[in-house]
Amino acid sequence: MNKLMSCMTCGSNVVSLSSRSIREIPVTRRRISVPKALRVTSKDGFMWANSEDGANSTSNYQSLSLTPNFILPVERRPNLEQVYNDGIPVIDMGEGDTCALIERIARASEEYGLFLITNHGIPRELCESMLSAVTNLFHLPPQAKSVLVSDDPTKDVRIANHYRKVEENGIQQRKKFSMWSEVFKHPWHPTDDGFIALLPSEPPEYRTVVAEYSKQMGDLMSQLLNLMSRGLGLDENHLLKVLGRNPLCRAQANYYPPCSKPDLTLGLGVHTDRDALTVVLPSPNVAGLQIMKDDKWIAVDPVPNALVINLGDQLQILSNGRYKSVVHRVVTNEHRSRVSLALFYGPDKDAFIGPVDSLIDEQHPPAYRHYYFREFLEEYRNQEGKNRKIKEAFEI
Ligand SMILES: O=C(O)CCC(=O)C(=O)O
Ligand SMILES: [Fe+2]
Repeated sequence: MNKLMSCMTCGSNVVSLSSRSIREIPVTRRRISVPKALRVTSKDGFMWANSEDGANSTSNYQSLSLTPNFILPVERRPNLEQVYNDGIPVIDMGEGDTCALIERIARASEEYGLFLITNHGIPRELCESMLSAVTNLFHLPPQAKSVLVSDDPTKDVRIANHYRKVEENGIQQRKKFSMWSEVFKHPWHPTDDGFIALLPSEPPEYRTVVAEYSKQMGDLMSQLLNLMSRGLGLDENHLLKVLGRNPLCRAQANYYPPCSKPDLTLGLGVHTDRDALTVVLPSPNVAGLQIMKDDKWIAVDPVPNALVINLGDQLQILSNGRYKSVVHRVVTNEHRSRVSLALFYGPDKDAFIGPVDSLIDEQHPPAYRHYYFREFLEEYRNQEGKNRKIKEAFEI
């Protein structure tokens, strides 16, 4: 079993792999490494995305300096000494007994809002190629990358840098803090590959790999949503039907460069996912994702060939609070970069969302009002840059 260890110097999380795990992933490790020649050209996107200060003057991701815009106020910094690393459910999807599988998924969705799945049917080679394409995208030469960099939230395909605006004691104006990551956002779709034409032609493999990955991920998400429906005592296709015929499908690739001071910043700030379901494909050997449970931060250790299943706000609302939309963050690593690809599956903009009737009774009154999903998106946009609390705006 992999072990999460704290780095002696800074307390950052480093995953130590057992000899068995190392033998299991040699191809992955080889394929996601990027030639040095590409690596040295790549910091500019990171710099442009944080161009307010423009203070990063070093020449690659490996040696980016932690300029003041990344240093979070003390109360927002991760306390890396107080992170636990046990209990995250790992569910074998190849489990023969469907009832047992439904039960396990329901329990993990209720208690954690996040679990790992193994034997999920997405070929290991496809996952490796996907992560490799993501890594290559973030290491594109500046000319190719610059056209993708944008802070315009209405652009569907772009490289950006997440930030938080924090009100400082007594100071009215909010100060902007950047996250130690770059993200590449684009649409995806399980059955209609029209989105592929919107994607950059570099790196050349990105389009073909993501087309295949999306198809297979669509099947997996349908399977998960069906099992989750049954776990709530609903018809198998209930959740998929409520989410609608034109689901909002967004992808976000994340790149977290090594960071000299992981205790001062975050790769991604504390958040819940806005949509219904997220499947994250993470780097196989670098920890970073952490979830909040019972007021404690728990590290989600990488497990070989596992995918991370993350329940979003819409599932919490539809299930009337029975399933949890997991609060999570990503911490940085002093020595290793990390990549991940999150595929989000959200409702049709016209879907009418609210607690399912059969989950409401005297003991469980409706916790949220009904809304059209486009209202939720509007609220999401209004809370841009803040510590988003969107579903709270729909609480009864
Ligand atoms: O990098 C990760 O493991 C998680 C990414 C994430 O939370 C997100 O993209 O919303
Ligand atoms: Fe997330």
